[in-house]
Amino acid sequence: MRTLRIWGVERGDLRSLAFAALIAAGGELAGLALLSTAAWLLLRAAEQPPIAALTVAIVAVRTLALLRGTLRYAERLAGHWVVLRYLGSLRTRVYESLVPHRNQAHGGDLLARAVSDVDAMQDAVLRCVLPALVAAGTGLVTVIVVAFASPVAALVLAAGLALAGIGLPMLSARITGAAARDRAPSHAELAAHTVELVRGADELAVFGARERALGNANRVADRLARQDKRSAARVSALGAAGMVLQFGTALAVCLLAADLAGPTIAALTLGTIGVFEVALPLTGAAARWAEASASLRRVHDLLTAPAPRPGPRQTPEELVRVVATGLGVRYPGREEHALSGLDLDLPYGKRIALVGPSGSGKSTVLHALLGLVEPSAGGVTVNGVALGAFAPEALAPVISGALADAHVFHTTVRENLLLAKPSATDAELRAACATAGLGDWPDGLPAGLGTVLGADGAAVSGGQRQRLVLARAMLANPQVLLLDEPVEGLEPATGDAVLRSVLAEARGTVVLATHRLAPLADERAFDEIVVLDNGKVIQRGSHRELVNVQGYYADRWRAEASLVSAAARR
Ligand SMILES: Nc1ncnc2c1ncn2[C@@H]1O[C@H](COP(=O)(O)OP(=O)(O)OP(=O)(O)O)[C@@H](O)[C@H]1O
Repeated sequence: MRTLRIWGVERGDLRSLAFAALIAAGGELAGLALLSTAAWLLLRAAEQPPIAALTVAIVAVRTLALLRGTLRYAERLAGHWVVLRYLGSLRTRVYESLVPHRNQAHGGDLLARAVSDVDAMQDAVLRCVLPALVAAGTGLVTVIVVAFASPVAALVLAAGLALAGIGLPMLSARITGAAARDRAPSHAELAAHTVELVRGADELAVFGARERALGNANRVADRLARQDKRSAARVSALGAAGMVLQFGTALAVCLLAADLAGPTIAALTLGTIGVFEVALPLTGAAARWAEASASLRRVHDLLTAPAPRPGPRQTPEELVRVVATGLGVRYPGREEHALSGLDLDLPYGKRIALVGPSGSGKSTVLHALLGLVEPSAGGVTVNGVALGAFAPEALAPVISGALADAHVFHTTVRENLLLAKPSATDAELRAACATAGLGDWPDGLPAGLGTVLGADGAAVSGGQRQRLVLARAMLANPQVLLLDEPVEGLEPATGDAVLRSVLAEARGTVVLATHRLAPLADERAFDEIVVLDNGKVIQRGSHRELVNVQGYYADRWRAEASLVSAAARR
């Protein structure tokens, strides 16, 4: 009962499914009766009895032929009606349970997978559950009818049907399940190769590596084809075993009923062959069920995932203090922690810079402060309330910023900016662009702010795209502004000037992840500099404190200063 509740199956759905199965079983039984009666009629007619002895059978054949067609049509209607009605309500429940995951980095993938998982359920009910119910009903009635003519033949028929309808499908499910598990890594590998071939087509062509990449993808595709062929051969062998079972049982029934009249033997034998036609497709249905079971498990997990605690929906009114305590992050599939044991205290207005070599965890800190990655240890609080307890829309005006991989939408410059502040006037949009170092760039575009950017901002340069993301962050004007290398790629002097104007416009707390140290030399600009390496804090303090202590920061500062003076000498 609990399982049915989880799946949202109502009593009405079960009744409709049973009704559809009943109609379908009726259709199959009508087909079997037609086959047997026709066989009986042919053989009896060969004995040339008076026509009156055949009248009932003749009428029965006509009636059964009509009944079979009508019931099959009704079964299609009833089966699809119940499944589509049930899936309608299931879809709503699945999408509702997806809502809390909408902020996940791969939320789009999650949605796409949920859509195909729910579709797989339709297949599972129509092509697995319904045929199994129909086969069980048809088999049972046939065995009972045969038992009236010959109880021993009925026993043999029951045993044959159990093997064909239960034994073979179980074997088939086991073979397909094992094959799907074996194939999963190859599937993932092929998908990764395909994505690289498509997304990296230009680079592969430029470096002459296309043939090699194609070869790698083809090797995986061949391996996958071999695995598919192996499991298909095994399932086909089961199909062949089913046919041997079908004709073996029919022969046994024929021999066991040998002392009955010829037409009855023919009716029983053909009926036996016919009822196997209902049971044998279950071998294929079980294989389908095994393939769909991963989808069913995922939908089940989604439906049973604990609902997130209802957090404050209101944006904190007062000025916020963000605190990270013992913050650790480990990405799925990674052994080592991307971040560990980070403590940050960010009262409103504090400005800190995160510095460190590439891969040291700077972006991970920003993602964790935005709640985009799940901490593996410790956590982040906003005014003492866990970050995860807030509804995302409540936090948006409080903490946001410009991330390195921020998306630029395939729409106009205006729409891209209005995302941050829907009520902004064109003058505000232009001001944000100017602060982000774009100057009067929008006015120089073919249609000004109305110019449509390509997919993921393909129609603008990388630097312009980055500054557009920065302008969007400035327009949002959050209490806590997170900036990930906001001016990387700009000529250093211009970049420093843009950063200065961004810091001057920012109203509250700022967390800046940066490689460039020159802007940090201004002691008034940053209260603290945190140096990360391998996800751990290795130094923290003001610029003056850090340059005087041996270590990454002092070394980098000297290297940067010598580059600057060399450039000045030139
Ligand atoms: N989505 C992810 N999945 C798995 N590992 C990740 C993911 N994002 C980052 N990492 C790993 O986490 C570590 C920290 O990465 P992060 O991007 O935070 O470093 P970073 O200091 O910002 O680097 P950079 O200066 O190059 O941007 C790296 O080892 C990186 O490979």
